[in-house]
Amino acid sequence: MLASTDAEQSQTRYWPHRDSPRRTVAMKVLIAGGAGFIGSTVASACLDEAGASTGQPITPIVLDNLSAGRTEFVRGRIFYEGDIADARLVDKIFAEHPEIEAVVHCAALIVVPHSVAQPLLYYRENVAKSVAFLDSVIENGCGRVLFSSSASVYQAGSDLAVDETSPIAPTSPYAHGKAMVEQILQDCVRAYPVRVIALRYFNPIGADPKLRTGPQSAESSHVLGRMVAAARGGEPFAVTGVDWPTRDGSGVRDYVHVWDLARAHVQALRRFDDVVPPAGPNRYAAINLGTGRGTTVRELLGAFEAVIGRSIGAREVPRRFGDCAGGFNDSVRSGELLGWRPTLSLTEAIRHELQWSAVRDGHQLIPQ
Ligand SMILES: O=c1ccn([C@@H]2O[C@H](COP(=O)(O)OP(=O)(O)O[C@H]3O[C@H](CO)[C@H](O)[C@H](O)[C@H]3O)[C@@H](O)[C@H]2O)c(=O)[nH]1
Repeated sequence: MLASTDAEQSQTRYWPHRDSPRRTVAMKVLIAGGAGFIGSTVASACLDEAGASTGQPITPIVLDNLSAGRTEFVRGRIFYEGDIADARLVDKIFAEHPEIEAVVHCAALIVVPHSVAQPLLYYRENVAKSVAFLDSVIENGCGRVLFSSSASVYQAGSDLAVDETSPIAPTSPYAHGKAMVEQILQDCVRAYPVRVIALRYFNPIGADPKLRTGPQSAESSHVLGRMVAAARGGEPFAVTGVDWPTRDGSGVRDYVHVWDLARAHVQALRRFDDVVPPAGPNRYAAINLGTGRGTTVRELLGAFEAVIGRSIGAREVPRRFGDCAGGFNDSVRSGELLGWRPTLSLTEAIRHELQWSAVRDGHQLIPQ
């Protein structure tokens, strides 16, 4: 437990040996939630992308309680099963891997309507446990944190475009929790020897193009997962809300391919000390990760049907609780600070998600 909030004292006591500004050996990164959809893809990108660009992969150390993650997603990787709030386990990981230079924190529950039904569960899992985890991370002298935040923290304007200066006004316990952890992190960088990049994801879809990982379950509540399920003869697809102030009444989202998203994490790890320099005044940076293109549910359905070559139809039902009209990224910060831009299209994301679901569940919806 951090005993003091006094910045000077904690700097002396905790100034981390893992915070050396430039490294000469391969980097190890602790990925909390690394057996989940995004975390496992980030781990793959650390191994492939970082190695391809520099010849030096980033070694992921995965921590996951497998509440949503899958053991298949950590096969062949350094893996610790357990909770982020388990301080003894986190201590053990750092003791066994003193080379860990950064933490990627993507352990969270992620279903917006579920968070409306179970707010205490979401605040406990996503906020309270993040506090415990950060305490352990800082106590162990790790001074770099990449946090998986969400574009759902924003209130979009009438044009639905958002950048990092847009008002923070969450509409669900899930999104409130993300905004709360960001606030906690901003307070932490002022008090402790830690620097943070919060990556505000728009809507990740698709799967690892090598089909190692993807959405864990066919029961996913996410819109593309519901389309895949409907195309297989499951529950018919429903557009949840057709009276939003958008061009066709359905919700707008900025769908970003999960592999592009994972590559952005590699860039953030590589450029961490340039984005938030150890000696600089800015120890916290928030960066949107989206394509800059808004897609309505009806447009996504059209793109999905074009890929599978047939119509799946759609019912129209009322808005989900906690939902919002949505938004799309209108910021160039990810390009400027991370040198990142998305490269994979909506069609490729749909295709990869379909191919992955065939691997996962043995259903073939498009020719391989
Ligand atoms: O069966 C469905 C499911 C969803 N939608 C609509 O599709 C859009 C996207 O919904 P998702 O559930 O796929 O995604 P959300 O934007 O609600 O939430 C997702 O994106 C957030 C970021 O904005 C967080 O990352 C969160 O974890 C993740 O669930 C919304 O307009 C929603 O109303 C439908 O029309 N039918």
